[in-house]
Formats: sequence, C-alpha cells, structure tokens
Amino acid sequence: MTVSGVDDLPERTVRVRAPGKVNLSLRVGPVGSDGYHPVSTVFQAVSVYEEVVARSAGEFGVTAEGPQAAAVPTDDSNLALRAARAVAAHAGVDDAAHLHLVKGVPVAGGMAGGSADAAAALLACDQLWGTGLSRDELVTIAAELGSDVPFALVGHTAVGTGRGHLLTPALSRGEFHWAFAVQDRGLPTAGVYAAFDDLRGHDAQPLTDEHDVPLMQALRAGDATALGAALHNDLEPAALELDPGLAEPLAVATDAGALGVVVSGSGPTVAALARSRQHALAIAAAFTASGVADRVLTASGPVPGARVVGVGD
Ligand SMILES: C[C@](O)(CO)[C@H](O)COP(=O)(O)OP(=O)(O)OC[C@H]1O[C@@H](n2ccc(N)nc2=O)[C@H](O)[C@@H]1O
Ligand SMILES: Nc1ncnc2c1ncn2[C@@H]1O[C@H](COP(=O)(O)OP(=O)(O)OP(=O)(O)O)[C@@H](O)[C@H]1O
Repeated sequence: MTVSGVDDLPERTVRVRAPGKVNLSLRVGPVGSDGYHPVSTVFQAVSVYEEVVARSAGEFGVTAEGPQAAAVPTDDSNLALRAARAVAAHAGVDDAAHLHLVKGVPVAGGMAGGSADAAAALLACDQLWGTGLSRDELVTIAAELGSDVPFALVGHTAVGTGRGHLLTPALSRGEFHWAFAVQDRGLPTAGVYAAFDDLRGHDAQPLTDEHDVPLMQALRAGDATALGAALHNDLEPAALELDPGLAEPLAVATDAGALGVVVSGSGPTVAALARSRQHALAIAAAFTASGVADRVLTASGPVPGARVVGVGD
C-alpha cells in the first residue's frame, strides 16, 4: 500500500532471490603472483536458489535458515554481510541492515551459494537504501567480494575469464535438466586450487579459448547430448584427490545414463546432466538409493541472475 506523501521513502524490507551455478567448463591456468589462477569458464545459472531478506536495522547482522544453516558464519566474514557493508561504504550510507538468508544452495559445495548471497545482498541493500547504484557499479563491487559474485548478479549463461569475474554473455537455447549429489562435508575452494597446483605444478597450460568450441555449439543448438559430452572441469582431479569418495556419485550418475557428469566448480557437489526433467529425478533417485549423497537436488538452467522478488513493510 502506498500512503500519500511517503511513497518516496525507501522500503523497509526487500527480498531478493539469486541462483547457484554450475561450471559447464572450467579450465585453469598456472597460478599468478596474486595467488589467483587465471580461468576460462562457462557458467550456467541453475534453479537452486538463495533468498536474502534485508530490513533496516540499528546495526548490521545476519541470520540463516536451511538444511546446512549451522555451517554458515554469522560474523563479519559472512559474504552477504560484507556485500551490505560494501554498498553502504560505496554509497556513503549511514544506515545498517539485518540480512536473513534462506539457503537452498549447498554450503561450500562448489555451486557458489555464498556468492549468490552476496549478489542478492548487493541488490537488496541498493533497493532498501535507495542508493540507485548502476548495474556496472554493482558488478564492480561484486568482483571485489569474490570471483563468482558477478555471475550470480548476471545469471543465465556466460563465459568467465580473469579470476572468473570478467563476464561475456553466451547464447544458449532451451532448458537443460540436472541432478545434483550434495555432501554435508564441504571442500574449501582455496584448498582445491592448492591441490590443483600440487597435481599440475608448472605443467598447467596457459589458457586458450579453442577447447570450448564444441560446448558453445551445443549450447547454441540446445543439444543436451553434445553438452553432456563437452562438460569439463580442470579442478575435478584435485577435488577427487581431497575427497576420493566423489568417484562414487560420478559412477552412479554414469550408470543411470547421465549425458555427462562433472564435479561442480571446486566440489564436492556432483552435477549430472539428464535427458529430461523425469530423467533428472531418476538420477537423483539413483544417488539416494546407492547412498552416495547426503542430499539430492534437481534443477534446470539457465535461469536469470539476482532479482528483487518482494518489497514491503
Ligand atoms: C571454483 C570456482 O567456483 C569456479 O567458478 C571459482 O573459481 C571460485 O570462486 P570464489 O569461491 O568466488 O573464490 P574467491 O572467494 O574469489 O577465492 C577464494 C580462493 O580461491 C582461490 N582462487 C579463486 C579463484 C581463482 N580464479 N583462482 C584461485 O586461486 C584463491 O586461493 C582464493 O583465495
Ligand atoms: N553467506 C554465506 N553462505 C555460506 N558460506 C559462507 C557465507 N559467507 C561466508 N561463507 C564461508 O564461505 C565458505 C564457502 O561458502 P560457499 O557456500 O559460497 O562455497 P562454494 O559454493 O563452494 O563457493 P564457490 O562455488 O564460489 O567456490 C563457507 O564454508 C563459509 O565458511
């Protein structure tokens, strides 16, 4: 309801939804002097969501709900809180906000759940405080928070270069269906990159973009079979080195007829590409029946990036 004379006031509660991601391809070059690895990656946003509810408050704070909420830090290291503070600092806002996170994306699962929280918090606080930051300003702040945060803002399908933060939208036709094997145990992203260095050492090849031509063609054609054959993750051997049990969900998905199966990002979530929504449910059932996942999810992609889904008192 709008009350005459106060409709210019910033709203007191803003709800934003942001998606998790799968790296359809993730190619990693030799580590740079800044400790980061150059990557060439193709992101797809999938219909597994984080929701952030931001409301005006006397001081900054964060709470979380969801199956793995206990694993989410509520101190200043929380990425959503850091995003809110970054908006306040950037726009010179004196207000604070409380953020409530409804977590649907696995925590420390390689699907960028914390990054989705950060992207959602950026958008929510911008709206809450009426700071009116441009898309470019939001993307710049996002890249300072983490390599995966810009993609959670943008969504759909995109090629990521640099640390993964420099995005170019990519064409994709139709809808792809996924089943995910989720583990309660997480894998630390920095640890997986370090294991990659140990395995590849100085043999990591400089990046070229020629490897992903078949994958990009498959996306443009909406060809799930070709996409399945083109899935690739340079971090997968490192994730398997740290968590050898991941071989099991990879094998179960293959046996269940997945078109392709890959560790998602830095893992440990395993992503299986299915022929249809029904087939995704069947692969998820196979994960459950064989006891190789603590939890299963099914989803489709691509989907849009962070979006305001509710504003109120
Ligand atoms: C594995 C991916 O999810 C694939 O999209 C990303 O590369 C990780 O992105 P992220 O979780 O947003 O990672 P950040 O928070 O930026 O970095 C966490 C740590 O991962 C390592 N890191 C991250 C990105 C990158 N291109 N090279 C790296 O070596 C660094 O040790 C860094 O300190
Ligand atoms: N809002 C948040 N939600 C979850 N974890 C957070 C959050 N903020 C900070 N963290 C910390 O970051 C770590 C990684 O969390 P996240 O769920 O983003 O991992 P991820 O999905 O593997 O990330 P990525 O795929 O981007 O590498 C967690 O273990 C936790 O300590």
